[in-house]
Amino acid sequence: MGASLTEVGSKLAGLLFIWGTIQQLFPQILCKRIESFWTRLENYFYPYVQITIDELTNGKNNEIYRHVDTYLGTKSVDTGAKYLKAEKCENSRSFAVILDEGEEIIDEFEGATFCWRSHNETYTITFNKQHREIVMGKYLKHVIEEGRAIEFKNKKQRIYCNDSTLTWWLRLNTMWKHVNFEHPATFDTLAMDPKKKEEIINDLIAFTKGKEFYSKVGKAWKRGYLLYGPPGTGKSTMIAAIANYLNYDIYDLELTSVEDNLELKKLLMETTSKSIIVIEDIDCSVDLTGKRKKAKKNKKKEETSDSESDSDSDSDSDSDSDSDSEGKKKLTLSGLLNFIDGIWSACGQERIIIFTTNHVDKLDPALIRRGRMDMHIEMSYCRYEAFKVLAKNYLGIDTHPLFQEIEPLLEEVNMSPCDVAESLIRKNTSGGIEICLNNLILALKDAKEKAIQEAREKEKQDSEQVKEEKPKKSKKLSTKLVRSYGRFKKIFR
Ligand SMILES: Nc1ncnc2c1ncn2[C@@H]1O[C@H](COP(=O)(O)OP(=O)(O)OP(=O)(O)O)[C@@H](O)[C@H]1O
Ligand SMILES: [Mg+2]
Repeated sequence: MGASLTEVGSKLAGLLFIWGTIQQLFPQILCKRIESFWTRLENYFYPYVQITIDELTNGKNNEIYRHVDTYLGTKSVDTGAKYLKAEKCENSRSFAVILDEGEEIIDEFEGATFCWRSHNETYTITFNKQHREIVMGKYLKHVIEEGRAIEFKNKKQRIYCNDSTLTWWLRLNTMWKHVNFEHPATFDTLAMDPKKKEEIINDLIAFTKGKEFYSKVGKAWKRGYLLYGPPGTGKSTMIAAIANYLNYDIYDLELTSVEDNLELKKLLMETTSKSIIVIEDIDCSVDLTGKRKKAKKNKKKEETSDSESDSDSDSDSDSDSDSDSEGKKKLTLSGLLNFIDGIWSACGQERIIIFTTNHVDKLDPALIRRGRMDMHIEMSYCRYEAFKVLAKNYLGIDTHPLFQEIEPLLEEVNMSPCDVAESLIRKNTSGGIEICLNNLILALKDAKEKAIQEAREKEKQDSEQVKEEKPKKSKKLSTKLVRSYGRFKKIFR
C-alpha cells in the first residue's frame, strides 16, 4: 500500500512539473506571436516613426531644440500655420515667431513629407519609416544648419575688449567685456578704389565659403588682413564694414593691457567662431625686437622715474626677448606670432585677424608675412573714385559740374578721405551742395599750395646743407693736401 502511494505521488509530481513548464513556455510563445502579429498590423495601418526633441536635456537647454524652433518659425509662414507665438530673443535683432502649443506643420524635403508638432516644450517629428535614412542622414542636419544660419543672421553684433581693470574674480568668468556693435559703416559707404573694394569683398566671400577647402588643404580656417596707410584713410572704418558685411563679432585686442603670452592665449581661447580679432596700431603695441612696450598704465610711472625705466629697458634689451628664461612673465613677439598661427589659433573656426598700422615699414617682416597676414591692403589718400563715393554719401549726388575742377586737384593733392569728408559734412550748416564743393576746392588748393611751399623749403634746406658741406669738404681736402705736401717735403729733404 505504502509503495503504491509513493508511486502515485511521484507520478503526480511529474505531471505538475510538465504542467508548470507548459504554463511557463506557452504564454511567452503566444505573447511573442501576438506581439509580432501586432507589429505587422501596426506597420500596415501605421507605418510611421516619431522622433522627439525636448527643450531641456539633463536640465540644460537643448541646442537642437532652439535651432528647430527657429527653423519651424520661418517655415510656419510658407506652410500657413495658424497658431503662432512671437518671442523676443536675447541677443537677437528681431523677435522670433514660433509654433504655438499643439500646432502642426508639414515640411517637405527631397520628396519626403515630415510632420512637426509642438507639444509641452517638445517637438515631435513624424515621418514614414521608409524615409528614416533621409531624416538621419540629411534632413535633421539641414534643419539644424538652417536654424543656426537664421539665428546668426538675426543676432546682434557685439564688440569685445580685453579689460585689464576687471577684478580677478570677474576675470575667472570672462576676460572680455562687451557692448552691442552698431557701427553704420558698410562697403557701400567706404570710399576707396572700386576695384580694390571688389577684390576685398570677393576674398571675404571666398573665405566664408571655404570650410571644405581649408579642411582639404589642412589649414586652420582663418584669414589675416593687414590694413596700412596714413591716418584718416579708413582703416578702422574698413574693419566695421567687414564686420557688418559678415555679421561677425569684433574682439578689439588691446595688447598693452595683456600681461604675458599665457594671458594672450587665454584671451584667444575665449573668442568665438565667426569673429574678427583686431589689433589696431600694431606698431605702437609691440616692440619689433619682440619686446613688449610698457603698458599704458605704467606710462606715468616711467615718466616720473626715468632712471628706473632706463635700467628696465636695458634689462629688457639684454635679455633674450623671445624667451621667459629668467622666469619673467611677459608678452613677446613670438607669443604674438603663436597667437596668430600657432596650434592654439585653430581652437575656433572661421576667424579673421586684422592688424592696422600707419607705419608698415616699422613692422617685423615675420609678423606680416603671407600666411599670417594673407592680404596686405593699402588705405590711401582720397582720389577721384573714392571722392565720388563720399559725394554720394554726404551730398547725395553722383555728378556735378564742379567735379571737373575737383578731379585733377585730388590726383595732385594728398588729402585723406577723413579731411575730404570734413568739407562735405557741412552741407547743412554751410547752406548747400555747391558751397560744400567750393569749400572742398578751396581746401584742396590750400593743401596744394602748402605742399608746394613745403617742397620748396625742403629744396632750399637741402641746397643749403650741400653748400655747408662743400666748404667742409674743401677744407678737408686742403688739410689733406697740406699734410701730403709736408710728407712729400720730408721725403725729398
Ligand atoms: N575710406 C573712407 N571711406 C569713408 N569714410 C572714411 C574713409 N576714411 C576715413 N573716413 C571717415 O573719416 C573718419 C576717420 O576714419 P578712420 O578712423 O577709419 O581712419 P583710420 O585710417 O583708422 O585712421 P587712424 O590711422 O588715425 O586710426 C571716419 O569716421 C570716416 O567717417
Ligand atoms: Mg583707426
